[in-house]
Amino acid sequence: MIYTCTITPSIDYTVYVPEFGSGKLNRSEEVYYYPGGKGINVSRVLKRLGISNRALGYAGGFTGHYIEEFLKNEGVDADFIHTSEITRINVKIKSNQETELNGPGPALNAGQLDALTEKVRSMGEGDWFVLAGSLPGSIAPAYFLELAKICEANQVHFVLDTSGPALKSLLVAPVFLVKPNQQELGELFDVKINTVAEAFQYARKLVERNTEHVVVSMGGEGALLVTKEGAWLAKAPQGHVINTVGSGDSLVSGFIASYTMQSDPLEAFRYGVASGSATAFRSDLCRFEDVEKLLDQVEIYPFEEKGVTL
Ligand SMILES: Nc1ncnc2c1ncn2[C@@H]1O[C@H](COP(=O)(O)OP(=O)(O)O)[C@@H](O)[C@H]1O
Ligand SMILES: O=P(O)(O)OC[C@H]1O[C@](O)(COP(=O)(O)O)[C@@H](O)[C@@H]1O
Repeated sequence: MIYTCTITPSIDYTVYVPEFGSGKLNRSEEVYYYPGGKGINVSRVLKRLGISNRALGYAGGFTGHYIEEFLKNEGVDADFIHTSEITRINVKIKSNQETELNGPGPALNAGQLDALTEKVRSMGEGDWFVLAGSLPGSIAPAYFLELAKICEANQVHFVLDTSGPALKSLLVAPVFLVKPNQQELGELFDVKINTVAEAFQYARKLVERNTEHVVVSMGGEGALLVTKEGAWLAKAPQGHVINTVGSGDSLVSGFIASYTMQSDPLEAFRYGVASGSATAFRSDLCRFEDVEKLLDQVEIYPFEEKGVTL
């Protein structure tokens, strides 16, 4: 079973405005209320790709209730631990540029954290635990490291798509897949990454530590896969970009979906990039047909260190 875990879910209040002006009254004729948070997006896309999975995490208040109902209606299996705090609403403004405003995650007590630990303990060999989204600073990184160790002991594939100090401290554990974007990879090493060659150098450091597959996503430029066996670049398909929120999460879903079927990292990479782009070309997340249509357009070639500018 694949378990996703979103410590900090959200409703993504997505607003389309032809010309957004900051410091002004902007009126929108087109708004959406999508359930969000990285693990939830991974679960929704996996479901669309025909892969059964369960969404774990925390949800509370009327927003938490909305997310649970939405997932139920989509047939996504969810098993959230309830909080008294209201789950955040993240604002996504779609205009000539994309502007995002993400709220903080919940403050969790020891009982709520223990409840998640128990769920992770119940996972067994061959299961997947996808820890995705921001991890609140109020929770000690040691807590997440303990979850990673439980996964290691029980031979559960551990997938990480998070950022900040917790990501830094978690990358000492064995990780099956990590998917930083270019900026998140730079933050891990306190540097700014400007070239694919630099992305490759830092991704390789993660592989040397203990990560099997590092995928550095680079928006419309595509992505870089680095493993012990080598490095590959994927060019993203071209298309009309509507909403890139959830593209990174879709890349993770596509990678996992394909890997569970074929155990082939390059095919998983191709499927992941197609899924990421398919989401960028939609208002909501990608669908199976969208991904299949784009697959042939994902060009993959071995990466050679030539200092290509991003
Ligand atoms: N403008 C775009 N055009 C085509 N594909 C895109 C675009 N933006 C994102 N993608 C696809 O989605 C993937 C993840 O996007 P990215 O923005 O890097 O992730 P994140 O959302 O985590 O920052 C990319 O590797 C690419 O395949
Ligand atoms: O937990 P964070 O880092 O605040 O991110 C949450 C946001 O990320 C998303 O999951 C989208 O992530 P990506 O664009 O990286 O795929 C949104 O649904 C959500 O609002």
